[in-house]
Amino acid sequence: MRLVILGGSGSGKSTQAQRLCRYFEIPQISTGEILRQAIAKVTTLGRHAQPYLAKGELVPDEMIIDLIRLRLKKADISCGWVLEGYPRTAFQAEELDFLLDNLGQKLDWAIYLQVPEAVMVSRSLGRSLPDDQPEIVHRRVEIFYDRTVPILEYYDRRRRLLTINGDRLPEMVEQNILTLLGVP
Ligand SMILES: Nc1ncnc2c1ncn2[C@@H]1O[C@H](COP(=O)(O)OP(=O)(O)O)[C@@H](O)[C@H]1O
Repeated sequence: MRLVILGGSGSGKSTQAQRLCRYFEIPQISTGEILRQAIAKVTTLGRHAQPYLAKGELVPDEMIIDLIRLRLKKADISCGWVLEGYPRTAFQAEELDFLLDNLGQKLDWAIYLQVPEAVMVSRSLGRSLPDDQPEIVHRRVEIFYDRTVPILEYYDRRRRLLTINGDRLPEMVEQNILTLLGVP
C-alpha cells in the first residue's frame, strides 16, 4: 500500500500516518519529522532548513524533493509506505509522480484529513513543538490553504483522492480510512 496523507497543521496527519503504518506494517516517511531531527542533530540539511521551520514557511522544493528521492530509494520501502508532510505544493505532487514513474511504483491513494481551520489552530497550539507558537501556527495554516489545498484537485482529477472528516476521535478517523480503502 502506498499512501499520501494530506491535511493542514494539526489535522491529525502524523497520528493517522502512524496508525496506518502499524496496520499495513509499512514504513512512515514524515518530512516534518526528518527535518526536525536534522535540526536537532545540526546536520547540513538541518542548518539549511531551520530558518524556514522557525518562521512556519515551507523549505524550498529542491531541498525536500532531494530528501524524498533518496528516501524512496531505500530498500525498506519495497512493500509500501505512508508519506506524511509531502507533497505540500503542486510542484512537489508532480515531482512525486515523476519519481514514482522512475521507480516503477504507483500511488494508491492520497488521503485528505479535512478539519475546520479553528480545529487546526487549537490543536497545533496545544502541542509543544518549538514551531508551534501562535504566529507561526497561523502562518502554517495560511500556507496550507495557499499552497497545499490546490493539490487536492490534482489528486481528485486523477481519481486518487479520499476525503475524510478529521474532526473526530483518532480511532474513528482510522476506521473511516480503512473502510474507504476496502479493508476491515
Ligand atoms: N514537503 C514539505 N515542503 C516544504 N516544507 C516542508 C515539507 N514538509 C515539512 N516542511 C517543513 O517542516 C515544517 C513542519 O512540518 P510538519 O511536521 O509536517 O508540520 P505540521 O503537521 O505542523 O503542518 C513545515 O512547517 C515546513 O517548514
